[in-house]
Order: sequence, then C-alpha cells, then structure tokens
Amino acid sequence: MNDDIKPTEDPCACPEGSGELTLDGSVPVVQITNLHTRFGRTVVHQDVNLDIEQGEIMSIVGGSGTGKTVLLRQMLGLERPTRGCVRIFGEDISEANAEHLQQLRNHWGMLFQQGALYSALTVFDNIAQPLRELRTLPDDVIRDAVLLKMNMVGLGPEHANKMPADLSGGMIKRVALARALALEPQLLFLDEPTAGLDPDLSESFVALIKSLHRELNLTVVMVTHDLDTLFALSTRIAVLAEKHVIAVGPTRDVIKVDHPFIKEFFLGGRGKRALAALDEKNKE
Ligand SMILES: Nc1ncnc2c1ncn2[C@@H]1O[C@H](COP(=O)(O)OP(=O)(O)OP(=O)(O)O)[C@@H](O)[C@H]1O
Repeated sequence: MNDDIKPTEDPCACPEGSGELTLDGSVPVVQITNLHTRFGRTVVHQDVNLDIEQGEIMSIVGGSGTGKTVLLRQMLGLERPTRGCVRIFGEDISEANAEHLQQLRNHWGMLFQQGALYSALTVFDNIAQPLRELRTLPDDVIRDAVLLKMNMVGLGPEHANKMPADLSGGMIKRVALARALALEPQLLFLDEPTAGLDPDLSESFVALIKSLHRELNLTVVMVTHDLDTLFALSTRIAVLAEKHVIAVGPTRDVIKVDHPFIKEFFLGGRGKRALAALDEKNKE
C-alpha cells in the first residue's frame, strides 16, 4: 500500500465548514480538497486540490489515464475518492445519501461524450425525461419547457418527434445539451463536448456553449482533448499530471509553465495552430 494513502476512520471527510447547499456564489461551486484515488495498487490522484468559482469555464486536461474521467465522476457523485473531499455548492457529496444526491443533481447538468440519448425515446421525450422525473410538473409546463430548451440550442419544434437514430451527430449533441439544461442547472459538466464533430459543427457547438454560458450565467466544468474547444471556451485550465494538478490558471499562464506535458500538449504543432487561430479570432 502507498504510504501516502493510509485509510483513516473517515476517509472522505471534508474539512469543517457549514456544509450547507450554497447557490449564491459565496463559496466555490466545486471544491476539491486533498483528494486521493487508488484502484488496487494503482494510485491515480494524490493530493488533488482544485476550486472552481461561479461563472468559470474550467477545463481539465491531462494525458491519457491521468484520471480526468474519474475526477469528473467523483464530482458527479458517481464514484467516491479513496480519501479527501469533494464539495459541490458547498455540500460534501460523499456524505449525501441517495435522495439528497438526487436533489443535488437537479442543480447540475451533464453532457456525455456520445450524447447518451435514450434510443427508444423521441427528441421531445429525451429532453422531457428529467422534468418528468420530478413528478411535480403538469404536462403543459413540461411541453413549454422542452420547446424552450430546444429553441435555446437551435432546434426547431419540427424535430420534436424525431428519434435519435434519425439525427446527425451535431443534432444529437444539441438534444443532449437541451436535456442537460432541462432543469435549469447552475452548473454544467461537459465530457469531450465536440468529439466526433467536424470542424464547422464543432465551431458552431462551441459558439452555442459560449452564448449559453453567458446568458444562463452557468459554471462549466469540461474535460476535452480538443485544443480549439479548449482555447475558445476556457476561462481557466487545470492540468492533471503526475497524479495531481500541476498547473491551474488562465490559458496564457498555463502554457508558459515549464513542464514536459504542457510543452508537448500546448506547444506542439496542433497547439500552436489552435493558439494562432484564437488570436486571429480575437482580432476580428
Ligand atoms: N473502476 C476502475 N477500476 C480500476 N481502475 C480504474 C477504474 N476506473 C479508472 N481506472 C484507472 O484509472 C486511471 C485513470 O482513468 P481515467 O479514465 O480517469 O483517465 P483519463 O484521464 O480520463 O484518460 P483518457 O484521456 O484516456 O480518457 C486509468 O489508469 C484507469 O485504468
């Protein structure tokens, strides 16, 4: 066993604090403190610390196997760290029971990489599903909410009765985004939001996320390998390497950090092209 990760009586305990649900931005939306993750003998995270403030678009990057997906799953309450604390809106999610976790989930939306739509449900029913699960809303309110969310993501009502199999990749992402926003969350998680889209579709999806972030005052946590998406959206970037966060800050600061992964990832040919494209865009 790794000496640094000895089990304690309360391995996932958060530091003292109110622990109350706080949605006004007075505490970080996501607070990860001294987080360790181990699978058998494999140590994935060692003392990971990261605060994400209201209104940020925080991108988490790192090489393959550095634990980005696991960290995202821990923020979503789908996995528990071996040790340490994950607070979302001030609440310790390791301590939340199933019912409480469900209430917390109503405050965030998740866009999965492949969209994860229900293949047997129409576009309308996919987006309506989180609203129906509340079991409190009448049908006409659900209908209006679904059409509003479709409109927000640029889908007209004529698409409501289509099945996922009949949609293009770009439309699947838009439906999945509308579903993620169905409960009007303050926090949005994005896992590789532009994966599988061609450059034009990718650019318009990025523009959509950017405008929704602004209009809905969202906090966004994103995992992506795509440098164009990363540079276009991130207000800050956190780099996972060597089992912890080796750099966190605005893109321009992070890319200056002298670390082999950062040099290879951001300043290789692709990185330079993506930065040059961003500079061009900023001049327009
Ligand atoms: N349930 C599990 N049991 C055992 N090992 C796991 C489990 N989940 C993840 N791992 C291991 O944890 C490490 C981190 O995995 P993770 O999927 O978070 O990496 P990642 O940074 O998202 O990688 P990629 O960029 O390739 O998607 C990997 O070595 C993976 O094999």
